[in-house]
Amino acid sequence: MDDAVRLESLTKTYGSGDSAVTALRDVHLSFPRGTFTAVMGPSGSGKSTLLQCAAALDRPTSGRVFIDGTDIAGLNETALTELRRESTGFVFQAFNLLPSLTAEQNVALPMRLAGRKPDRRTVQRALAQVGLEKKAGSRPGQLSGGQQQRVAIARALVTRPAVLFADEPTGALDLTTGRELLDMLRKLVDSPVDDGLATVVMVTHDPNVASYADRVLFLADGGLAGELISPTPEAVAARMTDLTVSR
Ligand SMILES: Nc1ncnc2c1ncn2[C@@H]1O[C@H](COP(=O)(O)OP(=O)(O)OP(=O)(O)O)[C@@H](O)[C@H]1O
Repeated sequence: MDDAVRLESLTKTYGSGDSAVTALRDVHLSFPRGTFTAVMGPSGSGKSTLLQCAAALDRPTSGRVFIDGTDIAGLNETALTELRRESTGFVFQAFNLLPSLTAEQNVALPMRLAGRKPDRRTVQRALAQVGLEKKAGSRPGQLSGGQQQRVAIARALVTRPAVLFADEPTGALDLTTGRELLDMLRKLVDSPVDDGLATVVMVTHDPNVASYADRVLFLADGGLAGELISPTPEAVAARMTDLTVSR
């Protein structure tokens, strides 16, 4: 199967009765391996919900989610946790590193959580993928924001996931550092290390950030509202304006 993630008729409703909110309705979507997709849309359009469901951090109300070819509906909580740990990586706007641990120890965390002894070579390789092999012994407080986010990406890559999800990964970085990080994500997709990561799904509000992707998906009111292939910042901004005005 060529899709890192596939969503079939995905619907997600929060709450019930009068207070029910349908955050996603009947979304069909796939994220092919080796692609970099940005997800955009007005506030409340369902971007975070889409990411949460696609990363198996939350279960859909109806519809199916396939991650790395596995239908998550058939998995119990233990199997789901394992799939999440082995097949997905997640990077947030706030880097979410543990301040008392070195870069190397932070990157090794997913292995420890899985009950495995961290393999030093694997950790070193993940740090090298983000250009930080020389900072293995540094704690987050000794690193710049951009370097901290790279450590977070190395941590997300260490299990060699089928897909890396990123929620506003450059939101806390200055322009230049943000661009460097996006160049790095681009490179991870374009030139994966042996059978390393090749698929990125990123939520952003910024047309410049989205233009690093191969494809931009637009959401509006919980539904798909089009896509742009090989996006330019101008084309993304124009589409976003249309979506916001037509609401
Ligand atoms: N846990 C929740 N309980 C109830 N409603 C929720 C919950 N999470 C999200 N929603 C609602 O679902 C809809 C989609 O929210 P979501 O956070 O996915 O949108 P978003 O596009 O990521 O928004 P933003 O850009 O503001 O982060 C919104 O109407 C939101 O209020």
